[in-house]
Amino acid sequence: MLLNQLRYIKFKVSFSFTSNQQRWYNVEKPRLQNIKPQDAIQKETRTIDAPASNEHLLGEIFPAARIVPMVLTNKEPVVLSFDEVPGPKSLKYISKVRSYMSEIGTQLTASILTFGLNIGAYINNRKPLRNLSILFDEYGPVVRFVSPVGGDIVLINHPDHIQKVYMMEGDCPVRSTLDSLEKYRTEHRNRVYAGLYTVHGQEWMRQRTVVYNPLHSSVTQHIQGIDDVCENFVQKVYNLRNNQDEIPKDLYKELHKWSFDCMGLILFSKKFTMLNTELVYSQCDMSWLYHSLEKATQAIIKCETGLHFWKLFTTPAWHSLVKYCDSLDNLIGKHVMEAEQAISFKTQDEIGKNSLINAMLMSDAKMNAEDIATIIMDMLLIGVNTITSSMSFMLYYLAKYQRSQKILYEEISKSYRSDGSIEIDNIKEETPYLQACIKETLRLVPPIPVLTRILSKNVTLDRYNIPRGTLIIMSTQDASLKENNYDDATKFCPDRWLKTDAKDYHAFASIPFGFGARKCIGQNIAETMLSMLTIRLIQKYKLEYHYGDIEPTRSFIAKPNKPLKIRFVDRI
Ligand code: HEM
Repeated sequence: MLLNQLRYIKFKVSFSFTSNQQRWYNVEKPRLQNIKPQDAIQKETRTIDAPASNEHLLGEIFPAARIVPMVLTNKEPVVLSFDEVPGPKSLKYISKVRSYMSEIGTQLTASILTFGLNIGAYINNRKPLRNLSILFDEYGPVVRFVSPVGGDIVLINHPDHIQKVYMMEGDCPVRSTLDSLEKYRTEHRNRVYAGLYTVHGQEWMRQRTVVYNPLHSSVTQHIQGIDDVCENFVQKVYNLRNNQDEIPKDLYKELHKWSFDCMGLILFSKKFTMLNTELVYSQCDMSWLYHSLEKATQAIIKCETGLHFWKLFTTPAWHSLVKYCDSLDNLIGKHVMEAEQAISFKTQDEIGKNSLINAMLMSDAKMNAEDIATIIMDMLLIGVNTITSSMSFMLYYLAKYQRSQKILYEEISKSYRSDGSIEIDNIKEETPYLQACIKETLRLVPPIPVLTRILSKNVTLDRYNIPRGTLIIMSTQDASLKENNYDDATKFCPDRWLKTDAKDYHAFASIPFGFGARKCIGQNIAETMLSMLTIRLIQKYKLEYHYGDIEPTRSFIAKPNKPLKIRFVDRI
């Protein structure tokens, strides 16, 4: 889909940029704004309206003409042309750009550009640069990549600019998708419409409308089941601990199984019990589903972050992606078709209305089994991996920051008994510190570190006119780790969210779930699951960590870069 969009972008060759001395970027601390995302809409209507009309005056100037900086009036800002946006000169820096690909990862979908740049890096054999922030340090908050073969990409990290892009995104925003998954669906499966994450336009709106309410009722419906899975995880930790109270097995993998079991209840209304299954290669559907999910995730990461040769011929990673996505598709499709058959034999009253799949099958939108299976597959792929990532980092930070863990333990002990059930209705009000810990974890390590949009209109960012059709990559992780936006930005400090001046943080400095019409559909699910497992673990164990610092990997969903050797010490 994105590629189709990009094909409309006019072919453009540009090898040069203005010198860095002409940079206009604004490095001052962003204006602290007393706004919440919802207030931002109103505020933005006031503040962005004026520049928007200037943009209109500038007209449809794509491709932008090379113009001299234009002074509109004495007071109005100078608007510079797109050609003035600083960035690496394409040929000179071609290998540097390649090295950013693993960080920008899957979001960069201009395939020709990607391929060209990959070749450049391969030939030059340059070492990858550390991260995107180097680019911003070098060029400022608006950085443009010019491909020798066309297709423009602009990187931003300033909360004001991120806010501006979100505010003008319209009713059906378009993000860049996962090329490999999109190719798999359109070419291999002959699907016209991809899943919720990758589809666009009216079809996206239809899918989102159908899935939204049933998804949220499904969480409420299965809350007791989710609590049971959390208890099961706590017990498994108890059984697996060694003499040092650590899990000799891979803790990340155990968390992954926990997340899979919870999502099994929410998406399929089924008890998957993967936590109790050691042999994942056994012939039952559930363990194949789990195994395929793991393998498909690995294959997608490989295809998206490595050289994109799979676009030309069958590489081992592409082979694996097709094999395991086929397996996921078939197994999920089987569940959906069983539900469809069951419905046809039942009366309206007998049909379980609380199952997500049933609700989608019976919706007025008349979704077919194939569409539903694709939506479920997207939610499984994104949901299980993002939640596992966040839970891993949350445990790591709590184990490392003992003071925060102590405050959290006191809060939990006041509200919940270890032998009682967890009422989720008021969970957010009763556990403000826990919610602050979740927020802080997601600020430090947003599982999806960059977000993307394809501009539907021209926009002015930091005095540069950016034309519609440009792929904007918003490095939200970079924004949330900037000292300009948060004091002691790299420290885990949940208290910051509870201080009276917390409302002064820029509403777009940390947006782990995105914003607007295409905001994450699973935020409530994620916060509920993270809260419930943390409550159960902290009630029973004191967490400790005695090894080197753990960082997130730079793949399309961040993971810990080292084994999670957390100690689970019994509370007396
Ligand atoms: C900590 C956990 C999670 C994080 C941090 C997260 C983050 C995100 C982000 C950043 C986006 C893109 C938003 C944008 O482009 O503005 C997104 C989209 C999405 N997420 Fe999540 N997510 C999480 C959990 C989940 C779960 C549990 C599910 C499944 C129920 C899920 C399903 C989706 C879907 C389907 C989309 C695409 C929505 C659309 O395009 O309309 N996510 N998520």
